[in-house]
Amino acid sequence: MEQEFGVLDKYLKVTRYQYQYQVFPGNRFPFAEFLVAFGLLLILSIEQIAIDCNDKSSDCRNPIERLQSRNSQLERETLTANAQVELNTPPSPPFPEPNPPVNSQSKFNSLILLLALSVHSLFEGLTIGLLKSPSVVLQLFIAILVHKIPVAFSLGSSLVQSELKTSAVIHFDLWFSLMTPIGTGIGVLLNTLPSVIDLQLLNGILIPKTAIYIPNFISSLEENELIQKVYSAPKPKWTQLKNRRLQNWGGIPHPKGMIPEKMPEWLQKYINRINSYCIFEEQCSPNHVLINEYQPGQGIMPHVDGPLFHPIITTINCGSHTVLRLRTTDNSETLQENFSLLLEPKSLLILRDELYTDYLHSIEDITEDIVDSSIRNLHLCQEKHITGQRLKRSVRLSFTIRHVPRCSNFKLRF
Ligand SMILES: O=C(O)CCC(=O)C(=O)O
Ligand SMILES: [Fe+2]
Repeated sequence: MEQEFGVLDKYLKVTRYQYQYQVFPGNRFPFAEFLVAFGLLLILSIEQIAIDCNDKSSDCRNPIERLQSRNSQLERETLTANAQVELNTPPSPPFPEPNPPVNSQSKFNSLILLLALSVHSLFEGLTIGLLKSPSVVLQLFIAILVHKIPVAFSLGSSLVQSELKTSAVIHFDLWFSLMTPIGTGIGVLLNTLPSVIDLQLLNGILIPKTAIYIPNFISSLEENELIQKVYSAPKPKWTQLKNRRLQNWGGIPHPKGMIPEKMPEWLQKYINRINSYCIFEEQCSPNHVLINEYQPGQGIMPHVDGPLFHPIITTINCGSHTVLRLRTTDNSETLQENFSLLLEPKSLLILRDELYTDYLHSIEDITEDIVDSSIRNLHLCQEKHITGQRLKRSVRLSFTIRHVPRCSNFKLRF
C-alpha cells in the first residue's frame, strides 16, 4: 500500500486541480463575492467619514456662529457700500474673514482619501487573488488597471494640493500602488488553504484514497425529506428482491447500456453536493441512484459492483445504522485485511480504487450489530461507541450514487 502522506498530498492535488478552473463550485463559501461586498461597504463608510470631515473642514463652526458671521458680513458690506456712496470712492474689498486652518484640514482629507483608496485597492487585489479562472482574472485585471488611472490621478492631485512634502507624497503614492499587488498576494495565499470540503474529505480518510467517511453529510431535515420522497414514489418504482427491495433512479444499468432517465430534483440536489466535493471527474458525474431498503434482519451478500459502474461508490445512509463488511477477493499481500465500517444515518461513504476493484462488500442479515475492533471508523462517527456495544437496527435506506458510463442515446423523460 502507498505511503499515507504521499497519497494525501496526491489526493489534495487532485481536488485542487479539479477546483482550478471553477470559481467557487457548488456550496463552497463565496469568499470573492463576500470580500467584494465587504470591501465596498468599508469603502462607502470611509468615504462617508471623509465627506463628513470635508464638510467640517470647509466650515468648522456651528450653524449659529455661521449665521452670526454671515449677518456681520452683510452689515460690513452695507456699511462699505454706504460709505462709498457718501465719499464717492472706488469700492474696497469687504473685510477679510479670518482664514480656517486650510492646510491641516486638506492634509487630513487627503490622508483619509488615501486610506479609502488603499482599502479599496487591497480588496480589488484580494478579488483577483481569489479567482481561479485565468480568463476572468485577465478581464478583471484589465478593468482594474483602467479604472486605476483616474483614481490615481485624483489621489495624486489631492496629495499635491494638500501641501504635503514631496517625499511624503512619493511615499504615499508608492504605498497606494502596492495595495493591489499585496491584496492579490493575500488572495493567492488564502486560495492555497484547504477549504472546508477539503478538510472534511481529509478528516474522513480511513484508508488513503480508497475509503472516506463523512458523518452528517446531510441534515436531519434532509434525511426526513429523502425518506418521505422514497415512500411517496409510485408502487411500480419498487423492485422486490428475495431479502430487500430497491428503486432505480436515472435508468436501469445494463451491459448493453443504460437508457438514461431524467434524475428528479430531490436526488439531483445530492448529486450536485457530491460533485462539489470533486469526488468524480466532470465527465463521470453520477447519473444513477440505487435506493436499497433494508428491514432489520435483511442484508446484502458479499459482492463487487463490477464493470457496469465507474469505480467510485458514494453512499448516503438514512434511517438506521448498518455495518458494512469489506473483505479481499484474493490473498494478495498488498491489500488490507478484512475490516468493517459503521455507517451512521446522515453520513456519506466513499469507496474507490482498490476497495472497489479488489474488495467484496456485504451487510449481514442480522437485527443488531455488535461494535468490535474490526470497525475502522469509530473515531470519525458522530456518536461515541464502545467495543461490545449492541446496536439495534431499524429500517435503513441507502442511496448508492454512481456513474454509469455506458448509456444509450435514448433519453426517457417522466
Ligand atoms: O446498502 C448499501 O450500503 C450497499 C448497497 C450495495 O452494495 C449495492 O447495492 O451494490
Ligand atoms: Fe454494492
